[in-house]
Amino acid sequence: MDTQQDFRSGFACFVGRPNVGKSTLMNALVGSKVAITSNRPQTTRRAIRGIVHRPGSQLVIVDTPGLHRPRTLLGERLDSLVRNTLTEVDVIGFCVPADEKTGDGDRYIARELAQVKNTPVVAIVTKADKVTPQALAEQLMAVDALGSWSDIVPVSALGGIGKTGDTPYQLDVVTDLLVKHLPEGPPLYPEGDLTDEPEQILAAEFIREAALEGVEQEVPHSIAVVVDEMNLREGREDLTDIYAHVFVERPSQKAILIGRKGERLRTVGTRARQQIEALIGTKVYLNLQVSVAKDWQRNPKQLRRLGFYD
Ligand SMILES: Nc1nc2c(ncn2[C@@H]2O[C@H](COP(=O)(O)OP(=O)(O)OP(=O)(O)O)[C@@H](O)[C@H]2O)c(=O)[nH]1
Repeated sequence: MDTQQDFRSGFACFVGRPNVGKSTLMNALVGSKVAITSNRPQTTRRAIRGIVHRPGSQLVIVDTPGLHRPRTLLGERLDSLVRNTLTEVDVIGFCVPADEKTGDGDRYIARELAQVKNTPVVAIVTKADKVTPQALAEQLMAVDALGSWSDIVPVSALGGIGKTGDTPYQLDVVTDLLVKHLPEGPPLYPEGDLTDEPEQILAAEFIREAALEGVEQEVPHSIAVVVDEMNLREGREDLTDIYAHVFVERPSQKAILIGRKGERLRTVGTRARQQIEALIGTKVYLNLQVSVAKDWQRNPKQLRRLGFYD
């Protein structure tokens, strides 16, 4: 058994282009759904922590949005969030997918990481299930050439090398390589905690994820969700009332979200409600309002209202 003395604890974050599998990997490492995954880029907007409990260590993972070049005010704020995170953690996981050639986006991030002097970086080649062993070996070399990493490791949240399935590949190895860089110290959170993200924020993320399902390219960046109220109904232990606003930027987007006779919004509500029920363990009554907040991405006041602070 490990004694308290050689217990390690600390923080890690994952960076990488949008859609490379950061959230999926974090969920797999933590073993429970705490971050949002989607096949659309840039769904993760907040730093969500997952906590990996091991006999001799505790790894707190801060999930960061995809690092990308700023375009709007929102983009700039995301990027400063990412940069602050990078200097505050004990180790960074740089994710590059096995099934896409390394390119400008990866090189841009590698250059950014080279400037973060005091934080070690483990390069993680994700989605190993999607390629052959030969292609994986080539990708490992390409990633090696991108910068100087303390380790390079292939992983898959969804299968073995070249084989998509249920059994993840090398999750423990990734945890070990990250834990190695944590300082010695007692656990930071009680055992059993998976995330310290308030349920209200997770509920908003679930609603946003459901609203994104099947919408056109331009809409994703224009959707924001705020949960106004989330309380157990009076006199009930088994029912939570949730009132939430979905903000879009244009009336046309509002129409798409609501759908014919409100059909689409009902589907969104049902899907989100099921996810939230699974998270909090009570039945949920979900009231969703769709509102237009014009150009909220470029408006500092709106951004603050939606939870994006300087
Ligand atoms: N086959 C396979 N697909 C994966 C794996 N990991 C993630 N994916 C898929 O890749 C897509 C993107 O995954 P996410 O985890 O949302 O990616 P992300 O990097 O967090 O994306 P952003 O939040 O946009 O930054 C989803 O459709 C996942 O199902 C993997 O190990 N194998």
